[in-house]
Amino acid sequence: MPEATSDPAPPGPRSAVRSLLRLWPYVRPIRGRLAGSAVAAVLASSMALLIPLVLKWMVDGPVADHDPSGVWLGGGVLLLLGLLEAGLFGLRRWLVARPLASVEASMRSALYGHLQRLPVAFHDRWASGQLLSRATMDLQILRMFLAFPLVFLVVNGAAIVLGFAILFSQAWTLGLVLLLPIVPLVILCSVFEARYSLAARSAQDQAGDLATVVEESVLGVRIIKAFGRHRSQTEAFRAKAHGLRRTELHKARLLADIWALIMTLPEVAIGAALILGIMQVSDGELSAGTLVAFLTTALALRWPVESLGFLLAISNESATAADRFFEAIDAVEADASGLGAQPAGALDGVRFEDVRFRYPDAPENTPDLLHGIDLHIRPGETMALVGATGCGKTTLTALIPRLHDATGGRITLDGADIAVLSRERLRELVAVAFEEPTLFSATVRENVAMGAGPGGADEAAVLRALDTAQCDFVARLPHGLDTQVGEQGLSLSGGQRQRLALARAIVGSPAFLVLDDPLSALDVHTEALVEAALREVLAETTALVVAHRPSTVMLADRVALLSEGRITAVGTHHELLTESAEYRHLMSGDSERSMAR
Ligand SMILES: Nc1ncnc2c1ncn2[C@@H]1O[C@H](COP(=O)(O)OP(=O)(O)OP(=O)(O)O)[C@@H](O)[C@H]1O
Repeated sequence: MPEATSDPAPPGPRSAVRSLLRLWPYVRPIRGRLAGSAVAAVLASSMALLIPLVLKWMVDGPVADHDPSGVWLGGGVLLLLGLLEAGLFGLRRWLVARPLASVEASMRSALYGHLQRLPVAFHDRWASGQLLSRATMDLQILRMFLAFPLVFLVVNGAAIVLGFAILFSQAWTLGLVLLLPIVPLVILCSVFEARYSLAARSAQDQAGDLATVVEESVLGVRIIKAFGRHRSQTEAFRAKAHGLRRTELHKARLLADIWALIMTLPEVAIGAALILGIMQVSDGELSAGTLVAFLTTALALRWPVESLGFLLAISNESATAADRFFEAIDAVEADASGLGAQPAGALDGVRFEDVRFRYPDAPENTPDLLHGIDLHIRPGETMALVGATGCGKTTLTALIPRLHDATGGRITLDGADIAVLSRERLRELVAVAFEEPTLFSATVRENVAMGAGPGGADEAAVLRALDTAQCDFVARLPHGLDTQVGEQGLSLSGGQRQRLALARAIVGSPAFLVLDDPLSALDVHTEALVEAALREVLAETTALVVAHRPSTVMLADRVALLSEGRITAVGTHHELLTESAEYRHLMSGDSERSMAR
């Protein structure tokens, strides 16, 4: 697997609010329900703030007047307020629970769809664990944020403003005492925010890296066991897990510090207000009922104030999750320019005209991997591509289906520049089979039929393709064509997987076929059988076949020799054997060994 980055946060100032505002397009469809849930929560909090006022009325009225019926009435009103508060909080949850699940699902679908459209170069750079953690963990954090902290930041903010208005209307001097800790709290919260967001970002990145290690260990379990690398792999995992643990502990410490301050300062202020209030009551400046109401309101405000630290922390984590989500979403999709263009209709085969290519991460001082490729594969012709290992054969074949985009020159299929063909059309025209075949967690039938594009292939076509690729082993599988293969299914041998991948490539009878050493894992007898059957298929298509062995070269009408980034010779196998010393060298036993992998 290529070295993949964990794509750290882009440099520059970051605003948590701006990051979260980017969620708006996804939240927009449920804005009504979200606003309704905020209103329900504000009303519920207001009920809690009304309770002290009823208490004040009870203490200064029926309790002071020894009026039991008034106390019963007050008790009834309190019960009603309590029930209303509970009912409104229930309504809030009901309003958002289901719609938020659909917001999460739509974001996940958007990310998945986007990842499918991103160029191979993107996937070369990004570790799969990072993408996995963005599509799962980060989106869960965002759903939680929309369900809870977002609404409660608004609701608790409103409750604090409303509560302080009530406190000031009761006793403004005591209200001022409670306001005193606000200034240091705001300063401390902004320091906390800056430090916590850094810690949250590195924890989420580390979780992605950890997922990558797990994924690689699971996929590469055979290699790990075969080379006895389980200890070093476990150590690598442990190091990453410890790193994540350290960051999570750092986050917990930051949270504990801010929480301690957020809880202590208001408590001290309430204590001071209580002492001052008692003095005012004893001086007759304040009624006992007002002091009870004041203190009950102040205590009712404890949760909205105390929750701020926790809400800020989740909001920060959510802003980081949004950043990570949009980093993937913002990656530029593969260029799909010229949508809808069709091949000119003239049968012209495949033409490479002064094609150049270099990988985006190639060192600056190195020449282009491919520079000035000129090659014409005639209609219906099979061209073998031969060259020393690492010279760029796979890269060159990957340019035809635009898995990579050429950095210069042009490639035409029957006269149409592939840069202006729509992706869909290109996929219809070109089929590929790679040396290292990937099968999906699906049945044999589905794996093969997917080669025929969205329309699929009928049973007869699948059977024909399996027959050509000599997949007689399929009949012996437990459920024949319906046997599950791939990661979740039955494991097949390398040669069996290669033959299924070949069947997938030819099932749609593509006009252009690109085969990257598709028979390398077969024994000589099976290879001969596949080649005999493949000749019939190749007779009807224009094909480029990467060949490492003379037997594969024999499938081709002509051979192109790739050397130092250029096509240095084209001709039949026998012509090249006579004309090209390099080709002779490559086809000789020595070179075959050097080419063998
Ligand atoms: N994704 C990538 N990013 C950067 N460099 C790459 C990438 N893939 C391949 N390369 C480099 O490009 C060069 C050509 O690789 P390529 O796989 O095309 O060679 P090849 O001729 O097919 O080799 P082989 O015969 O061994 O299959 C190699 O030096 C390789 O290291």
